[in-house]
Amino acid sequence: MIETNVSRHHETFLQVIQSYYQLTKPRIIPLLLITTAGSMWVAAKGQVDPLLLLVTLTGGTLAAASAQTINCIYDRDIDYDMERTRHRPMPSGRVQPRDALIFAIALAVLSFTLLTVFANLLAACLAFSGIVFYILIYTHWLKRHTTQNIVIGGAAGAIPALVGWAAVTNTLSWPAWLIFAIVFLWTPPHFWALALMIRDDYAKVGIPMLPVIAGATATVKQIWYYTLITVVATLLLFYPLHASGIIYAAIAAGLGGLFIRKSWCLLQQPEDRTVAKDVFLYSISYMMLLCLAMVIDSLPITHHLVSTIIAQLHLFN
Ligand code: HEM
Ligand SMILES: CC(C)=CCC/C(C)=C/CC/C(C)=C/COP(=O)(O)OP(=O)(O)O
Repeated sequence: MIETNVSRHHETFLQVIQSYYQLTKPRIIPLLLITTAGSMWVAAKGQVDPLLLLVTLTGGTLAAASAQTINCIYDRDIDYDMERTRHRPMPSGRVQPRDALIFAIALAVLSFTLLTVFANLLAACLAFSGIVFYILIYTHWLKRHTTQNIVIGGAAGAIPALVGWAAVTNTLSWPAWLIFAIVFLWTPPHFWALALMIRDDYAKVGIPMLPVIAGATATVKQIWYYTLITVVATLLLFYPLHASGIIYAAIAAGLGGLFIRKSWCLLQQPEDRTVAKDVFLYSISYMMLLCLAMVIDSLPITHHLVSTIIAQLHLFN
């Protein structure tokens, strides 16, 4: 039985809505959708059908919300013991597991139906596999058992990029897998920087996050390697894949340079939680701006501008 020191009861209907909303961990979903959108724009070469975009982002939101809700049910014991998570609706007793499960199943069914009917079966199956992977592989199997939990489990967070590509093309080609790989490789620096800041919480509940088991020095080394590989991976979209152009490549190089610099600072000061916080916060802006660069680069007007500039340069030569 989970004991709690916060109110177990909803006083208004709005509070009920708020609790179910919180179960979906809504602050993470926008970035997942941004990776989906970036992938869609590259796949559609800048011309995305607005209705397909709306349907895919809605289906992706419902799938991610379903996955997060089931994660909240499963992790309610450890969530109660950690300061950061103890006020969530499950550990505080405001939502019962059975009700949350019904909510999560409804979200998953809605997501699958919407994507199948208005996008395609491949996109629907990928989103559904994201839910299954996040729950079975990450939450159930890896999270409580290995320091590599978020490396392998990070694949769930990279699936929205595949959903976006599949929704547009009904297939998965090399650029789709590369965008998947970019999010996959970015996840360890993103998460381990945060885990360095809150490692005491994870230690308290026995979750084997890398900083808890291997220490700060080993963790920052891993963050450094993953940052380098992530930045290299982002450039492969320009060359040799030619899925994005020079504007994307320039922005990716600039953003990547800053990511590497911040990660280097952390490598020098493994115990400094302010530097870790800086890497964590930057990792979010980095992914957001990288996907924005994919979108801007793919737009026909950008192609037009780049061609005009190249033509002008030829005239001067
Ligand atoms: C296994 C993979 C991942 C793990 C374990 C992880 C873990 C976390 C945790 C614990 C937080 C703090 C949330 C809180 O304080 O409630 C966080 C924040 C965040 N994560 Fe991740 N994350 C992962 C992958 C991703 C992915 C793939 C994305 C999106 C592409 C993402 C986007 C975000 C964002 C935007 C925040 C900040 C939310 C805020 O404003 O508080 N994460 N992540
Ligand atoms: C297509 C599809 C449905 C994909 C699923 C993507 C998904 C839900 C990614 C979430 C990644 C994430 C924020 C993990 C944190 O889990 P945690 O349990 O370690 O975080 P916590 O400590 O805050 O509870």
